[in-house]
Amino acid sequence: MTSRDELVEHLAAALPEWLPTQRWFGGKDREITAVRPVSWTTLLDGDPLLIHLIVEVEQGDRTEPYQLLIGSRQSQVPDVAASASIGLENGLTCYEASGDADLTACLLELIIAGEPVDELRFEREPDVELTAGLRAHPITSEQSNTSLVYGNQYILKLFRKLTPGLNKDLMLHRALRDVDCQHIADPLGSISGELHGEELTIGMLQRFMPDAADGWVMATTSVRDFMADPSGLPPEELGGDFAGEAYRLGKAVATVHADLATALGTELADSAELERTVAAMTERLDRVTAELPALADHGPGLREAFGKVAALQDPVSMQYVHGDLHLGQVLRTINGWLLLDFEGEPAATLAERSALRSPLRDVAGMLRSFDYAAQQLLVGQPEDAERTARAMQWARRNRAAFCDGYAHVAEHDPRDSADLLRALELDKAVYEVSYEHANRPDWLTVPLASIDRIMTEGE
Ligand SMILES: Nc1ncnc2c1ncn2[C@@H]1O[C@H](COP(=O)(O)OP(=O)(O)O)[C@@H](O)[C@H]1O
Ligand SMILES: O=P(O)(O)O[C@H]1O[C@H](CO)[C@@H](O[C@H]2O[C@H](CO)[C@@H](O)[C@H](O)[C@H]2O)[C@H](O)[C@H]1O
Repeated sequence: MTSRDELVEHLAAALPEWLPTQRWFGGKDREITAVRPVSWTTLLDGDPLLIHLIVEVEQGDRTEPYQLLIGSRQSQVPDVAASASIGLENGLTCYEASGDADLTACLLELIIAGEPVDELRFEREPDVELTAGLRAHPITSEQSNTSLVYGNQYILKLFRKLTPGLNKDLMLHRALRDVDCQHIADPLGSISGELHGEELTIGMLQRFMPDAADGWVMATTSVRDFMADPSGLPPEELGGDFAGEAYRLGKAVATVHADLATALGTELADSAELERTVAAMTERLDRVTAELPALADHGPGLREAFGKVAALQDPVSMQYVHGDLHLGQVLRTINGWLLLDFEGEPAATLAERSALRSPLRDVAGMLRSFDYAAQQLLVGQPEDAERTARAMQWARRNRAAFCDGYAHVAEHDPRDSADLLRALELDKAVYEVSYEHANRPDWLTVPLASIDRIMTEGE
């Protein structure tokens, strides 16, 4: 029988080829130079075997930790083991086990029991009662982590790329729960551990909303209906119009910002802070341009747009924000919109994610997302000016409706802060260029086309 150490050794050799095949792997922009297992915990022993594994992925001068659930079986190998196979070790199937319900059931049981396993801590939030004995299936939506749904009641997000230190997603969910925010799914439990002596959040359990619709799916369905309509009627006269939802979503985002301000306070940005914001935007631009020279042509224009932030005259309020808000991070439930995933940008450092920001950063993220929703149908298609114009018509309408809804609650219209909003949108688009390059190279044209359009046409 293969020992656990042999299995771990096998994984270190097999993972450099396997990791880039996974949607959640955020390092597709560079070759993997080594994969080092740094922590492994046996969650189920025998046949089947379940190991929680943390590996450090080295890519030249960049090293990042990722977590994996490794299953291994001698008998009764399920179908999922074939599709998630990471090779064979001494005739034993070795596979990524998040799709194996027999194995993942133990994660919920451990949270309910609240007992540690070696270095891993499984905990319930205070006063939370959970139903035992539920089996899980992974969700299949477009995401950077892996989420398991237990019996349509709970969802456990396993953070793939791990960030040592306080987990912003968990921290902000707890803060919002404490002020009774109506636009989040309540946090119910967590899994945490340690890496090189630092606290590490590995998973977060939340209430699952079984009847909820994903904002990205709703918006892209609306775009598709609009683009496919042969009548050429304006969006408000078509059945699948999204503008009412975009308006309500704007209200929900403004309410969450107000709740975060109540829970954790606000600060006014001084001139040094505004200078730092410009410096951070410019550094990001330089970093991304070094990887993707296609951005270089717009360098001077982008720098000028970022520079305007340092000269802002009106006070800029700063607070905790979502940090990576887009249509895939919002759910429409029967009671309204929920915001998910307060982790911030997956590639950002902990310090960047935890910093106070202008709430307009989230507004800018959502405005970018309306643009994405409109443009994703054009990816890989031959140039067609009419189709592009129609897509932009949809985006403009929904961006405006979102801002109207936001302004209704915030009593401040984001469009009145035009220089800041434009800089934040462009900064987000630069981030997206690097995100797509590392994660979904086929989509790179979307943010590149947006930057082109904003810089040349001003919108
Ligand atoms: N509480 C929930 N109820 C229902 N679906 C959810 C819930 N939380 C997340 N989801 C679904 O999971 C997807 C990914 O969740 P998210 O937290 O954004 O993960 P990631 O960080 O990997 O992007 C969402 O787009 C949504 O479809
Ligand atoms: O959801 P995550 O926190 O993992 O965010 C990352 O992945 C997103 C894609 O899944 C990415 O969002 C970009 O693509 C979206 C469409 O898939 C689009 O709606 C967003 O506007 C666009 O930024 C996000 O940037 C990235 O951090």
